[in-house]
Amino acid sequence: MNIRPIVLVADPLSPVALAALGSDVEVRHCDGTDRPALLAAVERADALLVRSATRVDAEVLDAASRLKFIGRAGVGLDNVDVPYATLRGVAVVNAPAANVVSAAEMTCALILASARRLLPAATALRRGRWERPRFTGVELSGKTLGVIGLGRIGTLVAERMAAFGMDIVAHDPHREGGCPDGVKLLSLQELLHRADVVTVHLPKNAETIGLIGRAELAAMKPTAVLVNVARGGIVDERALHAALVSGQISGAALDVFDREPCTESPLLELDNVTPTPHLGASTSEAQDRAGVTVVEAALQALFDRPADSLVA
Ligand SMILES: NC(=O)C1=CN([C@@H]2O[C@H](COP(=O)(O)OP(=O)(O)OC[C@H]3O[C@@H](n4cnc5c(N)ncnc54)[C@H](O)[C@@H]3O)[C@@H](O)[C@H]2O)C=CC1
Ligand SMILES: O=C(O)CCC(=O)C(=O)O
Repeated sequence: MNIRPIVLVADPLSPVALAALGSDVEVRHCDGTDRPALLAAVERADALLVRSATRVDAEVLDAASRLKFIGRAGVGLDNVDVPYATLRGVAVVNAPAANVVSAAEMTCALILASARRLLPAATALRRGRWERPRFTGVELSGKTLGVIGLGRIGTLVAERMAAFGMDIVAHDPHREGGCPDGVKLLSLQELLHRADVVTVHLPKNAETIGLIGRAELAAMKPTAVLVNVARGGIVDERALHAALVSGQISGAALDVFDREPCTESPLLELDNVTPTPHLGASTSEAQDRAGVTVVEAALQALFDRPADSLVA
């Protein structure tokens, strides 16, 4: 009998990615946020494919005695215990370039939506209120965008918002090589003092958790808006709520939350917050690219064959 390796898909992947898995493997699905279901299903898996919702920690890795490969169909690896996986001899592969354009476009959409107060204006209109003076916005042209984390996504956001006439400043002490034309690198404090819009594009790790807290929010302009399309927890949510309620800053746009799914939070009740349910990478193009990237890598790891010969 020909036993095919088992690929466990624990978060929704694009149909194109699922088709690319082909017939050399047995594909199984489970809901990675259902812990008992995940622990049971991973026991027989040779490869595990996830997005950001499934937490792959030591408990999952200990339950996965056959596992050789974890594919993270996206950028952030904060939901995977990479050091422990490495210790267990499990390869971890992400798709670092697959969704960055989508995440950058989402960030720009949130910046524009915040500047023109699109969400509260649309909500009021749906409730039958035509309130033009209440929703006077601000122009972005001539204002300053502060990018915290000038990596792939931060750079794409900087390029796009420069086309709207924004001056770009950035903070990134780990950046190697030069800075894109027209972008000025500043200390975090200087950036916070200067920026009209602050946008966060950092990985979530021990250094960045809580990086934007009470003191940092207090350093921002009262007219400034904070955008986070990176990870919840990098911005202290309690401190942000207090800053928004007291008028210390003017608004926030949040695609990510400390605990996800986040359907109850005092932040969701504020008129000056534009919240989205972690949609930065949720485009068909990004999902196809991210899914196919990890499927190709999984097939290569399982069969030790060049990926090109395996994926249609
Ligand atoms: N909302 C969403 O759907 C998505 C969210 N993301 C998140 O965005 C994050 C950033 O993605 P990329 O730009 O592709 O990563 P990247 O690795 O290209 O860039 C991150 C940048 O942050 C800088 N950095 C690290 N620590 C820093 C610190 N303490 N202060 C200032 N800068 C620091 C690094 O030097 C690097 O230039 C990902 O780690 C992921 O968590 C990514 C894709 C989609
Ligand atoms: O849709 C997803 O998987 C989340 C994308 C994301 O946050 C990431 O790639 O880091």
